[in-house]
Amino acid sequence: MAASPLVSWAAPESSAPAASIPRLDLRRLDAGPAEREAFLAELRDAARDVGFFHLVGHGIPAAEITQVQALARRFFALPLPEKQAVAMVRSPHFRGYTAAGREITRGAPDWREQFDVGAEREVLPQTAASPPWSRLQGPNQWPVGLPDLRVGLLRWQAAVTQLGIRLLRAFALALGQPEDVFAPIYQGAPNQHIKIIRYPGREATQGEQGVGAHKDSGFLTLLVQDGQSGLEVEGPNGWIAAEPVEGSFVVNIGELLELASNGYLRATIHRVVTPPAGRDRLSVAFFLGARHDATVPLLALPPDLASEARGPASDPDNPLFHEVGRNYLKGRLRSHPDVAARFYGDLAETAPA
Ligand SMILES: O=C(O)CCC(=O)C(=O)O
Ligand SMILES: [Fe+2]
Repeated sequence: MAASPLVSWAAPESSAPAASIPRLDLRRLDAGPAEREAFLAELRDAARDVGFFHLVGHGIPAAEITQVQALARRFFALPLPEKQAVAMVRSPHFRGYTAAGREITRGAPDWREQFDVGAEREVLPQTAASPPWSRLQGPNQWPVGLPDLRVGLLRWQAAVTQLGIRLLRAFALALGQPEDVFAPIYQGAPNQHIKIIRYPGREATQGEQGVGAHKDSGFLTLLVQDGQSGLEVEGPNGWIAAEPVEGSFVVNIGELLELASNGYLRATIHRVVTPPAGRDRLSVAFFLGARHDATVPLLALPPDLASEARGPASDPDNPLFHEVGRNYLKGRLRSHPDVAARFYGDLAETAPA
């Protein structure tokens, strides 16, 4: 079967196509050898069939989830000038606030406002020989009127990084690899990208694209959504709703795992549809990626898995790069043309088409 570049979902021949998002309980990973094996098999199937799952039993207390959601609400409730004072267009590191309609996916505006935070690291010295992705590293911007945000989001970043790495180690086992096979490409400086997001209701937007169809670029995304639906995942017969499950994370596979597994796992395409008039939707996304200076290895899969690997998707509109920094920067430049023009205008990638 010829793979179509945009409809990249393909079910393994042996199993029926999934029509809903599976639910996995992480406590089974530490519940003895038999439970562990069963969990790893389910993890592998969920990640391969649909590429998305609801994670429960993850160990992050409900109170911490509620707290980070409340903080995000407080940020979005700040007066617009306070949010504009930390606008992303001021940051070569793609950190800060983006107003609804300013971010672009598949050439169209996304009707969501958002605030992006990364790891707090020093700016890297720049020379003529520095790779462009080295400009991504640097400080965050923080609103002066909400000092709790810095404390709360950096604490959240540490907690979800730990959870993400635990899951990544489980994925390594599920792919027949040593548990720490990915450590050499994330240790020391994993890419830790938080995005708090508010999708205004239809009365306040000029369309229904909350965020357009896309793949995430990292290893894994761990996302908390509130009670408002809208997240949809590409399935074999159309879009599957990822309905909210209280206390859970929505987890999905990013391009790095697709590349490393030679397409055995797929970074599933997903989107968010704008909420109905009078409602809004809040989500807190965390994208766990590798170090910018790393190269994604091609894992030697066991023969039974290797025979089912489909190769990474070849979408001319979204080439996947094994060089981590290059792959990540690709997505950032495309989503934020204003930042691209201001700080990356010297790159061929940002030249007007
Ligand atoms: O808000 C959501 O539920 C999904 C967000 C998303 O897919 C993204 O920001 O990459
Ligand atoms: Fe996404």
